[in-house]
Amino acid sequence: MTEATTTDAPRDGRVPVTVLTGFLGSGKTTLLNRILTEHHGMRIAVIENEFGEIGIDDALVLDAEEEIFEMNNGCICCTVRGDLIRILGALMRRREKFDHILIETTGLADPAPVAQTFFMDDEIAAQLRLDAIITLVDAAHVLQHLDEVKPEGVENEAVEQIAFADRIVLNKTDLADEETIAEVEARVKAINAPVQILRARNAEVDLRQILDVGAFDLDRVLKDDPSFLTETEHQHDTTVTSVGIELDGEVDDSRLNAWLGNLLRTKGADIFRSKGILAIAGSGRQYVFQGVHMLLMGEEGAQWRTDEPRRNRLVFIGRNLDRDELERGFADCLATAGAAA
Ligand SMILES: Nc1nc2c(ncn2[C@@H]2O[C@H](COP(=O)(O)OP(=O)(O)OP(=O)(O)O)[C@@H](O)[C@H]2O)c(=O)[nH]1
Repeated sequence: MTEATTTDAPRDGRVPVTVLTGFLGSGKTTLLNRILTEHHGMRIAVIENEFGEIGIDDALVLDAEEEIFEMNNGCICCTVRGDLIRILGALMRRREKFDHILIETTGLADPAPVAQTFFMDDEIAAQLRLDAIITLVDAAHVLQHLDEVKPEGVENEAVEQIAFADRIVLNKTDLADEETIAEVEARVKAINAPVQILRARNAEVDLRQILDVGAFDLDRVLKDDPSFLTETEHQHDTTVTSVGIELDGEVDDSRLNAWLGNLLRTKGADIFRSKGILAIAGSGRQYVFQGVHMLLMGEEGAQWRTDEPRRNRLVFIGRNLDRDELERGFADCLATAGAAA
């Protein structure tokens, strides 16, 4: 357990805000759960933004007493910025209930517009202080995303997220060899030379290194990017999309394993991220699966309530997603599928 103690952060009465960013599947929710469950004495309000047609993260964030706000209807860095300002405003009316705000962005967000919010809106700037942008980096997968060639004018989110980081949590070091990890570190330094890199497994970092650290430095950002406060346009890579599936019924375990295993083996280069909460036939507990490219993990989740409909929710995020094929493939995994045939 980690006790957060006094740091160098300025004590000017404003509420510190941590922005948690990092590419799809890098470990943001894992770190968020760690922050929400460790005993650090801080009361933290969380704002969560998720990319994908169907929100899954609400069920993956552990029950905690903290206030959790979700923003699922767009990307925090563009369409829902107004929502972000409104939520922050609403939070500040309950100022006495928390000591710190944490914003988890989507894996495809550019952190710059989120950071801008704390300088461009006078009311927010008077009450809130951007403490640090923490970027999670997936040691096993980040290189392929850094190397992606994007069309002219379209930003590479993985690069932007590293460029704006005040701290890097180099996560999933168990999935990469030392040579790869050293290469990732060199690439990170080439993008953001002064950044401090914290190596981690399962986002296990000393929270004193990332919370209330007073690391965001507007002068440094303006030196690297003089138009930081005035830039309003940025272009997303619109070839990355999501397919959400919501279907009632119970899933046959072995059909599911065969289908998902084959899908990620054959399409895992294009399917950056997959996750879902499923009802497995014969089990009283939810089944949570998480995929990052070809790597797939599954575990039991919460107990289904007796009155709760057995509703499966899945989301796939990536390129060239074939909605019909995904919907049909999953429907065939239902225990009742093909029974009438
Ligand atoms: N092997 C390994 N798995 C990890 C590690 N950290 C997280 N994971 C797993 O990786 C998967 C994705 O982690 P999340 O914390 O959900 O990632 P995220 O960044 O919130 O994902 P998005 O919200 O989709 O962008 C989950 O199955 C985690 O349990 C790690 O250090 N090693």
